[in-house]
Amino acid sequence: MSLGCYQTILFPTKGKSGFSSWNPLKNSQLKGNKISGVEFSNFHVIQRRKGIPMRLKSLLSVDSAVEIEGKEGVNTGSKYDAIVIGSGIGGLVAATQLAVKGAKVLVLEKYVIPGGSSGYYQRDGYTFDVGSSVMFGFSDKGNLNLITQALAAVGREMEVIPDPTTVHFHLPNNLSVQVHREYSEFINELISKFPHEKEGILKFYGECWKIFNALNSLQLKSLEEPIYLFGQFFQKPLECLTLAYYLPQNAGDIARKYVKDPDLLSFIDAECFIVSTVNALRTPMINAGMVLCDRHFGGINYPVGGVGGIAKSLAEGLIDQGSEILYKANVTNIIIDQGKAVGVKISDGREFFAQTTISNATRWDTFGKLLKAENLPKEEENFQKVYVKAPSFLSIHMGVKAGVLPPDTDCHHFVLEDDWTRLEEPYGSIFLSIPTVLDSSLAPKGRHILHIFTTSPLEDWAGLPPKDYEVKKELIADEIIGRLEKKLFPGLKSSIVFKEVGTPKTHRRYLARDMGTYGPMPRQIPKGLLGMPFNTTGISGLYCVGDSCFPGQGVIAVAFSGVMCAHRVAADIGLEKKSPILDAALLGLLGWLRTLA
Ligand SMILES: NC(=O)c1ccc[n+]([C@@H]2O[C@H](COP(=O)([O-])OP(=O)(O)OC[C@H]3O[C@@H](n4cnc5c(N)ncnc54)[C@H](O)[C@@H]3O)[C@@H](O)[C@H]2O)c1
Ligand SMILES: CC(C)=CCC/C(C)=C/C=C/C(C)=C/C=C/C(C)=C/C=C/C=C(C)/C=C/C=C(C)/C=C/C=C(\C)CCC=C(C)C
Repeated sequence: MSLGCYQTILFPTKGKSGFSSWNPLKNSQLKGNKISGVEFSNFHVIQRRKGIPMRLKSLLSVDSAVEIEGKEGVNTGSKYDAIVIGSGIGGLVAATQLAVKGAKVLVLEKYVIPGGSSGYYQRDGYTFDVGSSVMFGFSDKGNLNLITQALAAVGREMEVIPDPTTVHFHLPNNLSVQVHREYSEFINELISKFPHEKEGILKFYGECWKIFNALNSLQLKSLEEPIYLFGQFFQKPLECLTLAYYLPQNAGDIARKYVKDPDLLSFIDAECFIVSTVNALRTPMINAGMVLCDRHFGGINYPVGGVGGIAKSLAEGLIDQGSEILYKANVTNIIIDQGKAVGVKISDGREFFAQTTISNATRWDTFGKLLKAENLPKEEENFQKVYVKAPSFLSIHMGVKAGVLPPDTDCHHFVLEDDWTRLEEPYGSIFLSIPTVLDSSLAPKGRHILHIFTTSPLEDWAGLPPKDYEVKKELIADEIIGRLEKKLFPGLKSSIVFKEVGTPKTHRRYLARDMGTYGPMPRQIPKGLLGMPFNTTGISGLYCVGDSCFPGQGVIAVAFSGVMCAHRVAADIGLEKKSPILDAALLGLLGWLRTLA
């Protein structure tokens, strides 16, 4: 890029009135490495295209001043309304929602493509999903189809393939349950396995529907924005009170009100474990209600071409809206000035500035790495008391000869063979997705993709010499594949034509998640969703989005967090209505409620 078409402007890093009122300096003010007597190190060095207003074109910082121009006394303000750190689905939804509201957004992504855990990679003719292939929120009805809505907001639509079975459970005591798309088929199958618990089953899943119907009736926006929240209470009082009632409750307690059979309670644990990595007693009832019903209401739908297409489409839509995304941009610091987040610094030294900064990195990474430890607000201390990092996972992506799968094999499987107590143990439960059952274009002809994963802590992989690390990878992968061969697909091992194993170290590296964590999980029994922080943080101008925000893990959950975040940020930068008095009251109340968790 030629520097000739850019002008360089220096902004003081410290100023009385905050960044938005800082002035560019004139060339004549530059003397050696000093500007009007102030060392360079005290200035942000920013480049912009000549002749283009600051708010409309990309700002690039450079290492040294080449030319200094700019109208003295002009209030140029920050270039961007928001910088988003990371392009996971949480970050992209926040970015696109803000962009369609008229904000100028810059997304900075460490990796070479967007998506994070919902990204993809291609090898030998296979397109692999990095993370989950179980897609909620992709239907064409209701208010909870948040992925469909996020894409539509930026003029995108993806063709999807309805999945007839959300998941096929293979559990101890030879309990096999298929979660059919049709609710009545699923419930009848479950009742046929536990006829003595018919009433309990209907009551537990009935409560889930109460929550789902309440959620599905609301227009989902930021619960931290009082004008919207009170408006919803006014329009849908019963639904809001229902949600408020369930907010501090967990699925396991409600299941125990109706169900006594220990195997059925363990089945409900497995249902919850899939979406929260913890058992039902530690899974918020609102989240359980959401996923245990949406799979029947909107259904699980797989995007043609793979999950990675969602992030790609959102990123394209973002650019269509006049916003920007920069890859290989590893944010190393959030820049704080006078207690306010004003921008970020990336690993090559460039700095970018905006009115607001939104971090899609986990809260542990945001407050442990991107900010100095001394900046840890009280609110984050509370979060870290209530939530810990869930373990990471071991993933195996395989290409297999198609003949090894029996006809009518389901797309998603959950395997826990003999012992319920191993549900939450590392390597205890196995998740398996075979997306080529739905979309054969993801693999070469005559082949299927098997995407296998199981929880695994980083500690198991740390400090191993490279050779031992490779040997361990092969050993553990072989054991997991052996279990699937025994339980589901005889001859599996000899049908493998491609195999790649990822460990917690792989996930830490490529997803930039502390310890490669799968997401937050409650340290003890939580009070439902009460302790989960929303998007604002204790630092003015800094917001978080993604799975360490309300409502937690899950692609649709982080999409909701993106919608909420964009609404709150838009209100704070004047793109949506806001009432400072009500804001102070509600944010104070929510902060206090979280301390009760
Ligand atoms: N991990 C999995 O395999 C998996 C599987 C299924 C579903 N999911 C779901 O996806 C959800 C995660 O979505 P999300 O949006 O919260 O986050 P994410 O982890 O998917 O995405 C975060 C993005 O931010 C980027 N990033 C992080 N730190 C950065 C930095 N300092 N500079 C620049 N970029 C940086 C990462 O590269 C990544 O692209 C999880 O809750 C999980 O439920 C994950
Ligand atoms: C404030 C006050 C006081 C009150 C208020 C009240 C109210 C109004 C409230 C409201 C609320 C709301 C709106 C809420 C919401 C929520 C939501 C939306 C939620 C969601 C959730 C979701 C989720 C959780 C999801 C998840 C998912 C997942 C995780 C998935 C996963 C998957 C996988 C892992 C795969 C599997 C695989 C195999 C099996 C193979």
